[in-house]
Amino acid sequence: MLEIKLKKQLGQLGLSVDLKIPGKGITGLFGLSGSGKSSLINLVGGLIRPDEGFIRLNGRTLVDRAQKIWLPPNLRRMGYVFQDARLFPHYNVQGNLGYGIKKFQRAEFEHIVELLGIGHLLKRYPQTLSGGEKQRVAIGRALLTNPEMLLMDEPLSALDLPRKRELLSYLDKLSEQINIPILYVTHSLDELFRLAERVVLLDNGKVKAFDSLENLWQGELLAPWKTQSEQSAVLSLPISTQNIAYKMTALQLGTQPLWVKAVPGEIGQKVRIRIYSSDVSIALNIAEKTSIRNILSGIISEIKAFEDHSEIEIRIGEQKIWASVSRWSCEELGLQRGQQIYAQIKAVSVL
Ligand SMILES: Nc1ncnc2c1ncn2[C@@H]1O[C@H](COP(=O)(O)OP(=O)(O)OP(=O)(O)O)[C@@H](O)[C@H]1O
Repeated sequence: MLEIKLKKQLGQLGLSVDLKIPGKGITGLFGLSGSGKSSLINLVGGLIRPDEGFIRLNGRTLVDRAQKIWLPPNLRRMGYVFQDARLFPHYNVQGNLGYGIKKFQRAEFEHIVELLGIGHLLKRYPQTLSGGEKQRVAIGRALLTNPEMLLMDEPLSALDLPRKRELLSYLDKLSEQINIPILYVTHSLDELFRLAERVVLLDNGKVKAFDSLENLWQGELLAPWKTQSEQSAVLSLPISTQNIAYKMTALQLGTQPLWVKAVPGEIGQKVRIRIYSSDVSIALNIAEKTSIRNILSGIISEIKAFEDHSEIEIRIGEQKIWASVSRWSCEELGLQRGQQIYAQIKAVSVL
């Protein structure tokens, strides 16, 4: 666990944070530009000193102003990955990874090199690598310091979209295979959806929320980042059935199955999905012959009327999804709160 309780004045910004971050999975640090995300990660990494308070990692004090304890960055056992890879230009990849300089377990070195797909790059120099390749080397270098935690400050932001996607898939693998908690600063909701288990929402130096992404997405705090066309539900649902013949997976939504394209995984394993309101329509009766696989019974829990359409919140078990319905259809069907309806779900994206 990472315990942070500190204050730091940075120009006009008063950073004041009291957090206990679990020692596993990826925690996203999210917030507007200038809210203090990078400063917080720099305080954890030891690049800045707090004015008061302490930081402890797995019970080990990294800094404590009252007790006059200060561990410099190199003794904190934190792996750091910045926006730019910051590799040494005069070393090849192998040298940048510290090979031949530090002592590694050979198996560990090979595992990390394989995980990040950089085996074929070992003899190359940084100036011959793409941005994504450089970042993979930087991540490898951080992991090979045997850290207790990985700090990543917008590691994808300097990359173009194809490289972002490529690196994201490596980060996915990393979080599954390497048992090191990651504190991940990002501006991007897409990255949060894809990677973060939980999110610290920073606002003007203060923690406005610390919750699972699913809970945060359901509330109002992320409203400034949502556009109307992006009205969607983000759910984390357990796998209930694997249909191998049709390459489909059923997730448990309340007591009903929600079918998605095959997702590898054990029964009970949770899968994060996103359902856009524009992919959900409403019927009062269950259609007999339809190609739509997912028709789920639910109750209307809220109706938000806009000029030309309504966003209908539907409760299914404990979960909520949204349907976008034209005003005309809304009136014709006489939709109202508390009504039992059928949600016809045309598409589900697995995140
Ligand atoms: N050493 C400093 N002296 C004065 N002000 C500082 C100092 N370091 C940071 N700040 C200010 O603190 C605020 C928070 O900066 P920080 O880089 O932590 O924000 P951020 O949320 O990471 O922003 P971005 O998303 O733009 O990277 C900014 O307004 C910045 O100008």
